[in-house]
Amino acid sequence: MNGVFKNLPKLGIRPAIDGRRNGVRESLEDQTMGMAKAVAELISSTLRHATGEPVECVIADTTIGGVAEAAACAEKFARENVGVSLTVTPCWCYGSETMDMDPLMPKAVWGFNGTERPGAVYLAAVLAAHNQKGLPAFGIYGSEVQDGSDRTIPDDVRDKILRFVRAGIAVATMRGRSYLSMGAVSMGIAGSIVDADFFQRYLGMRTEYIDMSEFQRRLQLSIYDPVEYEKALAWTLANCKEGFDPNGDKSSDPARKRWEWETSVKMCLIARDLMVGNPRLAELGYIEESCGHHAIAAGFQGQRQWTDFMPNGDFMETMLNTSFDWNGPRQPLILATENDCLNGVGMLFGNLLTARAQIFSDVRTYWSPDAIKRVSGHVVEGAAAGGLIHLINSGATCLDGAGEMTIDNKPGIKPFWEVTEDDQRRSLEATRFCQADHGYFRGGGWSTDFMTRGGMPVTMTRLSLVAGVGPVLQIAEGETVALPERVHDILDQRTSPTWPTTWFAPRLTGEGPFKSVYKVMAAWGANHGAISYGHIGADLMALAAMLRIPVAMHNVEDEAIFRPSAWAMFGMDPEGADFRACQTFGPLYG
Ligand SMILES: C[C@H](O)[C@@H](O)[C@@H](O)C(=O)CO
Ligand SMILES: [Mn+2]
Repeated sequence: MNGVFKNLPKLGIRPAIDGRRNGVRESLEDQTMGMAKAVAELISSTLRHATGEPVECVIADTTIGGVAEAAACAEKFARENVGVSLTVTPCWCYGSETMDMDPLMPKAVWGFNGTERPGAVYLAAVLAAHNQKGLPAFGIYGSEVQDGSDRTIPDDVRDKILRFVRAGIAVATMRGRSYLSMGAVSMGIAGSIVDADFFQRYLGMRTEYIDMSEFQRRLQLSIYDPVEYEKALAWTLANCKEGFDPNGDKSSDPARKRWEWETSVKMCLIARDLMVGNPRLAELGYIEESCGHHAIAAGFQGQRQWTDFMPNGDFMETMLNTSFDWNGPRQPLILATENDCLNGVGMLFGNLLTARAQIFSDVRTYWSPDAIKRVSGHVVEGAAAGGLIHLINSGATCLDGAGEMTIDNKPGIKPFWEVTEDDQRRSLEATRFCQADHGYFRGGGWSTDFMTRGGMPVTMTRLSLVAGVGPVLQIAEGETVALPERVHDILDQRTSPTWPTTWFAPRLTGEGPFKSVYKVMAAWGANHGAISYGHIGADLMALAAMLRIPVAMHNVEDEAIFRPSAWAMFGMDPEGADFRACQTFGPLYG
């Protein structure tokens, strides 16, 4: 695998048991350990980290019947880098004596729904103990009674386990890594005010800051791998086709454009090396630079100081966010344009939950059906019947966002290890690299231009910081829409036609901001959104609850929502209860 971060967290499985020897405990050992093994098999065969490695499981050495065995299990988990804990049991056990007490570990308990032994009674008792002690845990309990001899994991239990583990692994993967701020605040965009306190207390992450002059230093002193640079440049010139130049008679001459390509490619190598290091730099005598900043996400300010005289960051941002490059398929890195770290966090959540490349966009225009008809004569229908949101941005959208990869005969974005040569070729062919608009970017550069294929299920998310509340998350599931080329061109020409477009139709529910597409756009918390392949709203909500980030707006169906049991104790209006629970428990890392 070409994953870029190591020392990945594991799932720890805790088989809890009734501690009474001389009959009861012995009769339950096999069934209890069997549940743990079944979960381990499910996870390792189903879930992968964003790096592509399967999620590994660690099972306690013995079943846990009391506090000594709980402590032995905790020691084993610490040794084995367990970051998420799942307790399983078919029977009654002693709640506060067997429970996992680690406050940082996302937790769940699966109580077997059989009636020979009271697994569900333990589940209720131990969840009560978690709630009483302020250690939120997710409760998992199948809806149908299983026979005591049944060793299968029912579908509803399976879905909950997978949702919990995906979100828990995302929490544990972020912890201890960093966000690298390359530059400072871009054009007064609040999301690019990189707030160390938020990253530290809510995500357990460090924030690293460098000046954009570090790019200049590395460019001027050639601090990058010259061999890879030649390979990357040749690949780029052969595969990245130039598109429309919006600068008319003010367009740059071919020599300048060639220099902008060269600089853009060098910037890709430099940004990647800054984020995750590169052993080749040590061989070249740059040992400090070879280490990188341990960054799981980063942002590039770009506008204005840099872009007022240098090529913009668009090509760099696009390529790092894409799941392939001149070296073939590889783990996408998360790089936010305009250093909008809050949108970067949305992308990071999406990437960790799906192991897929992410789309970064400006949330630019709401086009009502009437407005589309007025300017183009076209009548929208189907998913677009309520109108569309034009997602478009100069940088940071992955090439995967063209939707040229196919999943189940529909446009999709694949995990990088499934990306084929044909997928790469199609994505590149659907994309044109347009000379930057010099009105915005005096230093030029190369923007990515495509229109996302229609019918792709996507989820748009946004994290916002709100004074007096803290971070809140917004989630809108929906799908992409392909407008006829003529209609797209008419609408696109009014904006920045050299940038990539995703036409987004959020799924309307008739409730609150999801009464209309206009309301979704009007309620959006900032100028940007992070767009992930698939309908991942419920996973995002589970993740947000683990981090104690309330969800201010979503269109996820009730049945899919899965939060720690304590959330039910904060009242019957789910949104209000979420805010109260998050406030009461406070950020995961204090
Ligand atoms: C070129 C412009 O400055 C754009 O980059 C700007 O409208 C934004 O993207 C704001 O998010
Ligand atoms: Mn923007």
